[in-house]
Amino acid sequence: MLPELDDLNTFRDALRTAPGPDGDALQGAADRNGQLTKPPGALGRLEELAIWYAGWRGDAQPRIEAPQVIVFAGNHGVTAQGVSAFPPEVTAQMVLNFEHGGAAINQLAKAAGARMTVQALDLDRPTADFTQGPAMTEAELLDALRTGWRAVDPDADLLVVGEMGIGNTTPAAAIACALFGGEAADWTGRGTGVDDAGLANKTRVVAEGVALHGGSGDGLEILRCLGGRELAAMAGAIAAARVLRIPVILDGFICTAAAACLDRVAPGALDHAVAGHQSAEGAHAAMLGKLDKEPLLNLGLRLGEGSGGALAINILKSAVACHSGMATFTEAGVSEG
Ligand SMILES: O=C(O)c1ccc[n+]([C@@H]2O[C@H](COP(=O)([O-])O)[C@@H](O)[C@H]2O)c1
Ligand SMILES: Cc1cc2nc[nH]c2cc1C
Repeated sequence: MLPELDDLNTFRDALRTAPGPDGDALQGAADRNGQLTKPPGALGRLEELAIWYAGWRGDAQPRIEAPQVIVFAGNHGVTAQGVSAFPPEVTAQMVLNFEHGGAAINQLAKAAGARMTVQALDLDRPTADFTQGPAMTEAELLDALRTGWRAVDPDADLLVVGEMGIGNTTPAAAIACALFGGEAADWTGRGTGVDDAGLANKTRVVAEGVALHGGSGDGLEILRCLGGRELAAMAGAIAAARVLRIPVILDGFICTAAAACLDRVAPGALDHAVAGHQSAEGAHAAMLGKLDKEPLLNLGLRLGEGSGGALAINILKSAVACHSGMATFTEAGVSEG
């Protein structure tokens, strides 16, 4: 059961007291894995994934039947600084495209057998430009966290969260820099495709935001000051999934930055999440490294929308199908080595 999110401390407490995986299911799944008709370890990382999934679902022989994909959309005041190759109106235009089934994520979610929904967050009220002040008030952050928190279907058995938000690789880079240190240039990339001058300007913007707000060590304060509504909604959904013991597949650069704020609030808060892919946005690999997450795919995607996460649903489904559907040596009458 999900508690109501009355305030930010309720959210922090929910994350800090959320349950871990089920020890019996983990042990049962590991035992079953050892009896399946294959040489030990021959399914590589699929074996570890299936056992991880079984632990979080509390079932040594689980199935994936109800994956959910949620795309959150938000607009960013920092786009006034010329940080994106595209104009901010594209966010709302793409939301319509998602609703009409015309975006990449519609096709990828369908191919993965997942139910997909889109939630736009106050698109006509962009966040404040973080070089001038905090991107969001506490009330705005709480509202956005709640939108994500409530969007998770308690009956889902796997969650992918994605985003749409022109300009949002800038907040994502600023969050990474504030959380993990280093220079703004280490975390700033081309996003939708800014040119060299655009990249230099974007790096300056990230550096200014981190200089103004980066001092707080608190994950939610960094998310509030440097983030955006769709990032906060993704964080809220990932946290809700943790409480509901629904495993999560992370998407790209922006999704991972939002998730990283949760790990700062409660180390281990992302233990129920795997990295779906490594984005072509340059600093994604370093961010995944900081979170100790090995991506499942590396296909050069830099789309967002949950696309890399949705693609990885098929990998996880396949891992679980093998684990739960294969015969044991005894059942199949195959001689063990
Ligand atoms: O997921 C990623 O790794 C990713 C990398 C680069 C761009 N994006 C998408 O592109 C938009 C942000 O790019 P930008 O250049 O406007 O900051 C936003 O809608 C994201 O979904 C997404
Ligand atoms: C067209 C377009 C589609 C997107 N999907 C996610 N981010 C995007 C950015 C643009 C510009």
